[in-house]
Amino acid sequence: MTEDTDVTATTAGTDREGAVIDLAGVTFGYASTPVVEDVSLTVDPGEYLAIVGPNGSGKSTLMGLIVGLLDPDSGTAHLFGERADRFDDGERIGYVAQGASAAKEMPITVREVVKMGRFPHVGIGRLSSDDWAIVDDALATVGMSAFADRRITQLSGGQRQRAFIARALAGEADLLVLDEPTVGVDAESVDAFYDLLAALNARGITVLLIEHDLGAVVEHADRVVCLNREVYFDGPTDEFVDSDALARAFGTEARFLTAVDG
Ligand SMILES: Nc1ncnc2c1ncn2[C@@H]1O[C@H](COP(=O)(O)OP(=O)(O)OP(=O)(O)O)[C@@H](O)[C@H]1O
Repeated sequence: MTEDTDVTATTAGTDREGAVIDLAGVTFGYASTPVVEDVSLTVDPGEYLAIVGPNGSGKSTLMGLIVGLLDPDSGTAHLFGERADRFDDGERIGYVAQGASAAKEMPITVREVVKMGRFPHVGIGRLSSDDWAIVDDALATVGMSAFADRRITQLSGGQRQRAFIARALAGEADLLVLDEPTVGVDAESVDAFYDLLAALNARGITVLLIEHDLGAVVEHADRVVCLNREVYFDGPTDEFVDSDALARAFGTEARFLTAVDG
């Protein structure tokens, strides 16, 4: 293998046992046709990685494979060194689904949602004062203390995302997995949201993001995986901007609007 030309060069030579995520040759299809094909991906602790690709390119499916909600047809998926589908250390992962829409049905307060983050540690209903301190600290970290007693159904999209991130923080997650977290969130809140993710990443939390806004990816993520069924690019964000992967994966009309040199 020639490391200079290998698109996975950023991950080559890593100790897979220490990896947060390790996919090797993963292929998956809902019917006979694969929607994710031969994807290999290793993510190390503390990385800030974005997965980009056109609509229907398999991004959410790949997330499902990463967090063990889906099983590969072939290849292997590991989380923190364990098979993803058998992974039972759920509190290590904070998964924020697209639009966090599940929250819309929940008639409970923000603090109660965040409290759930402690359940894997302490069991239902048995929070100590130390656990409550962790809950309140998580709320403060995401700037949601003032909304603690508000019903989750009465929040804006951006506030709801913050509440779900606070739940992951209360669970002391090592990995945050976010599927298009800023869909339906206003521009100002989007900036604040990315500031929050950067602060959490600076604390050592691994961030894995599916993001349709390529400008946001270029500005915030350190590493990009460009997917269209297969991996078209995997490497540092600045190399992605200079590569032709975007055009190849999205079609020739695709280009960066926010990263064009003036
Ligand atoms: N549950 C399902 N059953 C059958 N086909 C599915 C299912 N979920 C997704 N697909 C198909 O798999 C392909 C990949 O879908 P996926 O949602 O992973 O793409 P995506 O890149 O996340 O798309 P988007 O950017 O539009 O959210 C699409 O062709 C989609 O129609």
